[in-house]
Amino acid sequence: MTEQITLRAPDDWHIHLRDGAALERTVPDAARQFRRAIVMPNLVPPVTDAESATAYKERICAQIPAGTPFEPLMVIYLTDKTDAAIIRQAHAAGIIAAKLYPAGATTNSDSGVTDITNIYSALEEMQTCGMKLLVHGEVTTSDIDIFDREHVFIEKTLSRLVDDFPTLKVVFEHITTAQAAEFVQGAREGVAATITAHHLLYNRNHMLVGGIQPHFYCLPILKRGYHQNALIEAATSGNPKFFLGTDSAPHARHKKEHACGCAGCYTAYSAIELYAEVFERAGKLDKLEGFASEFGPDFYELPRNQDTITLAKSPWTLPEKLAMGGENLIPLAAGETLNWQLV
Ligand SMILES: NC(=O)N[C@@H](CC(=O)O)C(=O)O
Ligand SMILES: [Zn+2]
Ligand SMILES: [Zn+2]
Repeated sequence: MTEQITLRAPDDWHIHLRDGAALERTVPDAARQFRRAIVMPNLVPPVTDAESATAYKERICAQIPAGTPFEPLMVIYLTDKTDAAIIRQAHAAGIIAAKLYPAGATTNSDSGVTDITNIYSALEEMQTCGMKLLVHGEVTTSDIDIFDREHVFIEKTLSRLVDDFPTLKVVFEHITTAQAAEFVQGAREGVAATITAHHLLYNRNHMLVGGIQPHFYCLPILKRGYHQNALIEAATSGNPKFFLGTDSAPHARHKKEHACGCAGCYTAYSAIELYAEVFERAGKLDKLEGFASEFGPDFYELPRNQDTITLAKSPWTLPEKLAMGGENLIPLAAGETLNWQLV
């Protein structure tokens, strides 16, 4: 008989669904395996308040396949102009978090925050009402090497932020370094991190040896194998401060395979199977359920899902390409064989 594992149904605590025709691709892919997903607000223009987040949620919900349980959890994008009133309205409208993009750090972050002290009144209000802060943790100054931007952000910004707002719940999103894993392990209660499948499966050699591989290009950028190993250790440790966030971020093929290619890996098509691969290789399949399905809702103070999913050890090959709004989209690990498949 085929080997199988059954888990409490998982959620994705960091995903990019985009907008318009892309939603026909991204929403069903996410809903295939996840019951809830935290939807990133870096649209053009960004989702900066309750009204735009509520309208965006409706556009997402219109693409949920009939009969599939899926709930998008909405987030607003912090700008230099976000004040306490915007936070209060967002909280009242059921927005569970706000996202800090340092201006210029990543895709569609031009409207992001130029100086963290500009949002101190917003952070104060978030701490009071219990809204979570999600952080793209990289410095952006040109003197800092791209491979060092995350760990310098911890020293320059994040450690002070978690001290200045001692009860604010903070998620250090898509961590990529040993320093970030160590920081979160040692941080106060209420500080957690998401980890992507691609940062667990790959390191910078996969992206740069034997020809440049644009489909591995994402931000924060893939680091050395040493950092990859530290992330695997953290994700499979059973420490509830680390949980699943795919950072699945679709960009059409022609925008990835370009002289100035976009950052982002599309993993939503097969995310849970990619994570299963990592946990199996580490000999820690028993730790997948906590990471994928329990620690996230516990952190967000939401109920754990009550239903289950089953993965079978039945090798299958990922498609070479997918369609997204009339364009081609290359899923991460396109054409590769995965051991585990969602039943
Ligand atoms: N991770 C990425 O490389 N890209 C994300 C933005 C982000 O999460 O930083 C995107 O929106 O494309
Ligand atoms: Zn990011
Ligand atoms: Zn992201």
